[in-house]
Amino acid sequence: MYTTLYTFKEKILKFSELGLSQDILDAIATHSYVEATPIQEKTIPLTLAGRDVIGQAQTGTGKTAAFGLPILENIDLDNPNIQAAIISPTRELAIQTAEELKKLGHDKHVNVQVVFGGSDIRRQIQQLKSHPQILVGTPGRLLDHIKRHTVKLGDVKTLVLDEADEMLNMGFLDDIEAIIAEVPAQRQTLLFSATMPAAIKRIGVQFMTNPEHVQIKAKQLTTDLVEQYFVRTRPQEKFDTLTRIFDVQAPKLGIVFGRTKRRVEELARGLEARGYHAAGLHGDLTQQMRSRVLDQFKNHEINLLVATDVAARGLDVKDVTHVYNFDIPQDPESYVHRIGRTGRAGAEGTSVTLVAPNEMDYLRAIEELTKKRMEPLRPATLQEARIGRINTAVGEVGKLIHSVNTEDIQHQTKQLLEEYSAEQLAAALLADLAGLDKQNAPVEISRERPLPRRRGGSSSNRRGGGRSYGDKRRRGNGGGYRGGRGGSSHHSDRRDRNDRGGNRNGGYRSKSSSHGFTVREKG
Ligand SMILES: Nc1ncnc2c1ncn2[C@@H]1O[C@H](COP(=O)(O)OP(=O)(O)OP(=O)(O)O)[C@@H](O)[C@H]1O
Repeated sequence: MYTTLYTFKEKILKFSELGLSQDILDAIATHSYVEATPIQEKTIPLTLAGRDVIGQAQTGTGKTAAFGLPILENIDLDNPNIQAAIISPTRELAIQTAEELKKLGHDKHVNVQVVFGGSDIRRQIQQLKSHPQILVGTPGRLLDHIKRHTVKLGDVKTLVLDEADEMLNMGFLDDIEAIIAEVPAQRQTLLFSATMPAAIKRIGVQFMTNPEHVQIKAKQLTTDLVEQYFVRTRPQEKFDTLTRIFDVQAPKLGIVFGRTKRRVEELARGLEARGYHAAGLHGDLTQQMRSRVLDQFKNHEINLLVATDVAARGLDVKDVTHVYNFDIPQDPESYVHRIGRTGRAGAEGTSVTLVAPNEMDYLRAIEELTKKRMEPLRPATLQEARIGRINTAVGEVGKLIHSVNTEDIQHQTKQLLEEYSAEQLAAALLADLAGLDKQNAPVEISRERPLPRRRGGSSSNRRGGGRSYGDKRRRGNGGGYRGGRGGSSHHSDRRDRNDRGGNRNGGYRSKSSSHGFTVREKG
């Protein structure tokens, strides 16, 4: 097997130079993509030529289209059978991938369908009767359909394991082997992920024929568009630490990762109690609920999504500004995927990881994998948090004034102005908008079992001090943004993860970047 490392300094090709046909190029154009990203540029010609490919590139760099476009290109419209199967680790990712392929295959009239657990199988069986040519699915449900003979994979030419390292992990391997047994041996196999540990790659290669490993080389494994911070904090202080950071950074759209489902539930409830717009996403919720929460997040009805690792891989929600690890992830790869929910398609992001003193070895293990040091961030004080809340409220006043119809309340308005000064009224409004009464609402978060000690490291007292919030070194707002207030799951959740459910100049290419995004301006 060849592994080819690409560093991107050279000119990136346009999609039209990659051997794609006009109807696929038209669909790409309506997506506002101008140039291929490096992973697309390097893997599309190989895949079109029928090669088996392992595609590895940073999160948010367009791996879905990298495997999706050549699949769409090779679909024979005269063949009504499933010609490509894409396996995703979570329901949400399966749905998202199917949506993207539907859009890209729209002009060619390719029939794309998705099957996933937790939703009515009879309805899926009905939909499958329309003869999809591409099927996206989570492993458990896909196997279920295979056993019921409602899905036949005998005509499959291309099999994709998206988030391949996750799919080849212990929790999924049996299902994957069972699915592969249904696919012709003469097939193309594609493995894509941002991370590919060597041991897992060895398993994957066994399912492939003479694969080419295309690795888009970057200085670091995590996307360089994300400013990464850590805060050292004692377990019992984590929740206060987190909410004070929110008050100072005021994330517009943030994802908070917790280690377990219980944790996620408690965090979501605790955040609501402190006045943020938050909701939880984990494998114990009904699929209907999961979809609703994700939709609320996408529509900005909530601005904090609290989730287990069910949301760590692949989810592409536009404009996520912040990722918070309430619990440091146990495996370093999980960190890469979690923080990769921000800093996508050329946008910038910020991540903050809370670390208990006895977890510092986990932090070091992450840094070893990512080849990037996280910056220490000092916990915000109560007073800084209070000021943060008020500043955010000041920003909301203008919006409120423009949205209120004052005509029928003029009389009462005048009465208030006779009774109180304008300053008093403004102060009351600000205190209310800032939810100052909720800032310290009592919240109990249960203690989780501490992570086992990592071998080969000491939890030394490293890198004290920390970036402070008054410090204007970055973006003029002390390690964060302003805006509204708004785990690795246990093994059982992993099954249920049967579920997976650019650059700094605003979306334009920077020559040395490994993202290589050029997006046509809209409007
Ligand atoms: N050539 C392109 N130009 C501009 N935007 C693109 C291009 N290709 C993909 N995108 C957009 O970039 C975003 C990220 O793409 P995608 O979700 O495929 O990333 P990924 O590499 O699979 O990430 P992850 O590792 O997190 O799964 C999507 O919104 C997608 O529409």
